[in-house]
Amino acid sequence: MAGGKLIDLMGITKKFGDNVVLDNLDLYIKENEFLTLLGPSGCGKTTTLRIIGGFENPDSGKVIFDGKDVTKLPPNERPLNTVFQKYALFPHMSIAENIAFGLKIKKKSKTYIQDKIKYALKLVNLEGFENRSPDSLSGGQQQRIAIARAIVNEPKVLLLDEPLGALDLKLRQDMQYELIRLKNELGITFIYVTHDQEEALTMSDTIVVMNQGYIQQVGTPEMIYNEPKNAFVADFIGESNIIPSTMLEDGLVSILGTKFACVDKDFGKNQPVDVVIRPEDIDLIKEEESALNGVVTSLIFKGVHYEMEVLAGGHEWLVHSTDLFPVGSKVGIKVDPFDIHIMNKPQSEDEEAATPDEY
Ligand SMILES: Nc1ncnc2c1ncn2[C@@H]1O[C@H](COP(=O)(O)OP(=O)(O)OP(=O)(O)O)[C@@H](O)[C@H]1O
Repeated sequence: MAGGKLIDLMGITKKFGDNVVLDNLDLYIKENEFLTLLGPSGCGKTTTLRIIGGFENPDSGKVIFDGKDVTKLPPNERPLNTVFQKYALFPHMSIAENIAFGLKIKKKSKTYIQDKIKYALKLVNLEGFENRSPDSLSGGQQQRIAIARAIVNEPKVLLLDEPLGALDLKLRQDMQYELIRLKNELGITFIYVTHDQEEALTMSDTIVVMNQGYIQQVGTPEMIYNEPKNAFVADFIGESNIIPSTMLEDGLVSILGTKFACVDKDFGKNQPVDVVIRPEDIDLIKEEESALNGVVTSLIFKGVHYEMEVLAGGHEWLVHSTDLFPVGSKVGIKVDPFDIHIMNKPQSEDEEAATPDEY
């Protein structure tokens, strides 16, 4: 489990020319945490990681590491190592030489280096690969070597920038479990960048959802999935129905002109809101049992469930159900009050951005 605060990003702003990539970003990362920066392309994930690693200087703000201001320190003076998407192994060196590279620069003894190589290869399940050349290894194996090369330096933090991005789906999934195991065995902090929400949900203790240089939400995978803070997060993490609606009073919302019971409070009377409902939280029932009726307009078999579109109240609802309703079926829509998530409509980015203290 994650421990105390290890890294504190305080008011980080970063511009490239006129492009404000990060705007007054606050975030802390705990010891032994698997924290993932998640968001669409260009939202500032890699820039955040590079600022933590010391590869990029912020225009303003501070990076605090273990209580010490490291904002001005170069990467090699920070207690961390980075693994990039491209493995960047030295092609002319053996695997052992690749792993030993950083340790030789630090002038470690031969026995120390040999022990470390053995230990690291065992950790990444590639024992006996010492004398192989990088080009004789698969993409997944090369990425494991890149990780082995990073961990022999005993970093407190491993920064991983889309390390599985170049691998095919099956290998990526296997490597996700490998990374979780590795992190638990090493007992260090992993900061991971991805735009793949499934990868983030699978591996992370904490997910930081970013958009356009702002943090949208920080929380556990369960919190991010089940209680998205706004429509952007709901839409980015899994599939959702996002429907402009009106809050009538506490516990009652009008969705497409039909009244639904809900549990959310603290919204104004007749306040316009966005309602978010996950496709798996919609029950299709008999027309006469529901006040909101519609017709199934499409149907796809997905293995574990059927994916349907239902036109009801002028809205195309996405529904996942284990029961089959053929196209043309007339159905009623039913949603448990606990599964109706009500969100303020987005206003300015500043108001939307969450600080870590809120989770
Ligand atoms: N060195 C640079 N010079 C100019 N602009 C840059 C530089 N690095 C990043 N940017 C810009 O900053 C923005 C954020 O880039 P960043 O790489 O942090 O995004 P990202 O969320 O990691 O995206 P991706 O998933 O595509 O890598 C982008 O608009 C990018 O073009």
